Amino acid sequence: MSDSPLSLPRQPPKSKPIPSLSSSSTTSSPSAFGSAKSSISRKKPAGLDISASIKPTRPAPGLPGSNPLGGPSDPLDDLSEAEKLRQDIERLQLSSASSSSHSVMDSPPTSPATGPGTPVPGAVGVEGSGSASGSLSLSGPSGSTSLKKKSASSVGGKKKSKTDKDGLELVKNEDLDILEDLGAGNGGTVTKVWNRKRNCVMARKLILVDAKPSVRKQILRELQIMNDCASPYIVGYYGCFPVDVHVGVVMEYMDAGSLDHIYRKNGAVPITVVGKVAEAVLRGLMYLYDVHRIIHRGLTAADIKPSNILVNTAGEIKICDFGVSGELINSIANTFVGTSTYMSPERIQGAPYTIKSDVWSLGISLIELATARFPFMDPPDSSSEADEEADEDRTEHDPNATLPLSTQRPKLDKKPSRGEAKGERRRSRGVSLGGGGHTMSILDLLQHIVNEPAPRLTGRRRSFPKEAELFVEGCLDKDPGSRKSPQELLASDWITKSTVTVDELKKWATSIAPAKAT
Ligand SMILES: Nc1ncnc2c1ncn2[C@@H]1O[C@H](COP(=O)(O)OP(=O)(O)OP(=O)(O)O)[C@@H](O)[C@H]1O
Repeated sequence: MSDSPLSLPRQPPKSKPIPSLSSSSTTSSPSAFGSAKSSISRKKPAGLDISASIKPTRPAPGLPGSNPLGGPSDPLDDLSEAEKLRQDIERLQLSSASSSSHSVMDSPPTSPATGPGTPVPGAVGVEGSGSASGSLSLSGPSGSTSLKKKSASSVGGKKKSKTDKDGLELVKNEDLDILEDLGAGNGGTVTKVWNRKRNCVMARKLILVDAKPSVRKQILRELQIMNDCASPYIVGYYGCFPVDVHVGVVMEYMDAGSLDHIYRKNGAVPITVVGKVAEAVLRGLMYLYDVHRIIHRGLTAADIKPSNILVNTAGEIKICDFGVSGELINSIANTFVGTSTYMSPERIQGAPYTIKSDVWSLGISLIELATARFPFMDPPDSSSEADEEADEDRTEHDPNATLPLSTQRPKLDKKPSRGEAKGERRRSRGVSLGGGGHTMSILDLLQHIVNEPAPRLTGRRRSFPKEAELFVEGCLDKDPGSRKSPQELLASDWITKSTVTVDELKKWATSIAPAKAT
């Protein structure tokens, strides 16, 4: 989300100050920003200049020793703690490998999207990065019987430690060949990798971890949750391994990418597809809350935003980065950054996290997808209005059109790569991220969210089905008490009357998926 087309008023909106929000709170208030991500990033949060108010404590992921914002820069400071984490992870491996089953609500489908040999997510143990002590098994639900089991213990009756509980050889970092960069977030980089042992594509996220004792336990708990998750609406996790001061998280590769990349490259997402996104996210949220009771474990819950909603050409829509990544990234520095632009008004004011907070974030995300722009916009007299129209022009297809859309794929003058799309976006918005012209204050945006009316699903040059508008309105009630619950939203007409089929979703996803590099 960090690259969301955030476009803020050039002048701070005239609004009442937020009582609980002060400059100092942006650096340390866990109540308001407990789930916020690190300020340390390879990329700047969109539209925000927080460099003046954030005091980072760790270097940028992937850039050891560099710290453009100042502050301590040695990532090896906590190496002994990282070693403890490694040992804890090893213990987790042993306990995971010895247990025979997990609580599973849904068996994950075998995804044809990632090519032949693709294992079912969540069924793979993972080993450390070459270190004898660095082995970790986060083997997933035992429902993944489609894979041929090959247990080391059954091969010659020798070692057991190289297989997970399903008898599958543990994934090791050295088995992974780097194929291509998929993107970089606030706390990590994601890479498409080829697993030589399993002959399949995976996605590997490397997250720099400041493994302080206070967060070590939390990290382990989260790894366990990742291990236990199995839902068609949650990106499958194959496991983790420690890599020096990083944690490598191996997950299911979603070949059509994240929805932020999709709309930036292709224009607004058809409203019919947006409806299916809403449904998938709500079902994923309910799974996380009902089955894993994330909230009761005191974890950061889901972090709903377009960059955390992934699509594959099997027509599946899944959420990722719930809890785990948020906490792992928080462990880099307990500071605040752009993810909070999707934050609900009550959370900004310090109220505790509830599933209704995620419903708000979903509403903001749906508007962004349906209109190809982040809903907090520049004032009408700003030059970015032209940019906005240009953005809308990128969508040549009718957003209300019925699927399939393959014949309506928008033509772009230039097809940017995933990374370029982000850069282009920033430039086209005319928003300085602290470098060129004006800078935006995060406080201005937060005040806007708290004090101004909630955005609505409207397009300057398009209309949306009434049911879709009502649905989004139900998500964006500023009062969490009257904001709709996931159950209510799932029962709404927009969801129940959707006629979009999986085949149609497949066709759409195939039409917008990046060309296969391999
Ligand atoms: N499993 C995956 N399959 C395919 N692409 C992925 C996968 N996971 C992540 N990506 C891509 O990598 C990008 C970076 O992901 P990452 O989670 O590091 O950051 P982000 O979600 O973009 O930002 P933030 O750190 O603010 O959450 C995503 O935007 C997405 O496009």
